[in-house]
Amino acid sequence: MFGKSGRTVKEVIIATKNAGKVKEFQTLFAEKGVEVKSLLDFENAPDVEETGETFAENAILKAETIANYLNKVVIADDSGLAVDALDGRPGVYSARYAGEHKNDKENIAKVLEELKGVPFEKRTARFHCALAVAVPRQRTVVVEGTCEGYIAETQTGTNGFGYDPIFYVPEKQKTMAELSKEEKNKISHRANALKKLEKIWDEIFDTEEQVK
Ligand SMILES: O=c1[nH]c(=O)c2ncn([C@@H]3O[C@H](COP(=O)(O)OP(=O)(O)OP(=O)(O)O)[C@@H](O)[C@H]3O)c2[nH]1
Ligand SMILES: [Mg+2]
Repeated sequence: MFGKSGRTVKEVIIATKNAGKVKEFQTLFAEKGVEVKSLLDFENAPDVEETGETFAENAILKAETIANYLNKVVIADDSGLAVDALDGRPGVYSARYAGEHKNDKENIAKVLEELKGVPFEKRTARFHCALAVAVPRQRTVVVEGTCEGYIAETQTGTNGFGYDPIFYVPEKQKTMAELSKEEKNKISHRANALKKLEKIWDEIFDTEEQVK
C-alpha cells in the first residue's frame, strides 16, 4: 500500500481497543490490500491514559507508547465530536462523556439533553480524527481530518458506532448511522485523515528497514 516499491506495507497495527474503529480501519485498509491488527490482538499491551488536551496530543501518546512497547510502527486514532452550541464539548472526552465506564447510549442521551430547545440551525457539529504514526524511538507524525454535520433531535440508524445515530450529514440527508460502511468511509473524519496520511506516508520513513 501507500505507493512506492520497496516500502510495501502488508500489515498495520492500530493502537485502539475500540471495535468500531477497528472495523472501519479494516474496511479502509482492505482496499489497499493491508491487514489491520489492533490492541484487541495484543491483550497485554499497556493501557494509555488520555491526558492530552487535544486529539493530536492523545493520538501521539497512544501511538508512541504502543510503538515503543511493540517495537513496531503503530498508528493511533484519537477522535470525537465537537458541538458548537456546547462550546466544543464533548471533544476529547467523547468516549467518556457520561462517565468513565464508556457507554455510547448514555453519551448520546447527555448530548441530546444538553441540546434540548436548541433549534436545528444552531446544532452544528463536527467529528474530528487525529491519526498519529509512531516509528519507535524515531519520529511521530500527526494528520487530522474532520466531517461537518448537525446534531439531530432523535436517534436514527443502526450502523457505525458512538454518536453516529445523532450525527446528521446534510449532503446525504441521513444520519451517519444510516449510511453503509462504504458511504461512511468515503466522507468520515477518519477517512479524511487517512487520505492525508497516505500522501505523506513515504516521507515518514528514512530507511527501508523501518517498515517491516
Ligand atoms: O459516532 C461516532 N462516529 C465516529 O466515527 C467516531 N469516532 C469517534 N467517535 C467518538 O469519540 C470517541 C473516541 O474516543 P477515543 O479516540 O479515545 O477512542 P476510544 O477510547 O473509544 O478507543 P481508543 O482508540 O482510545 O482505544 C468514541 O468512543 C466515540 O464516542 C465517534 N463517534
Ligand atoms: Mg480512548
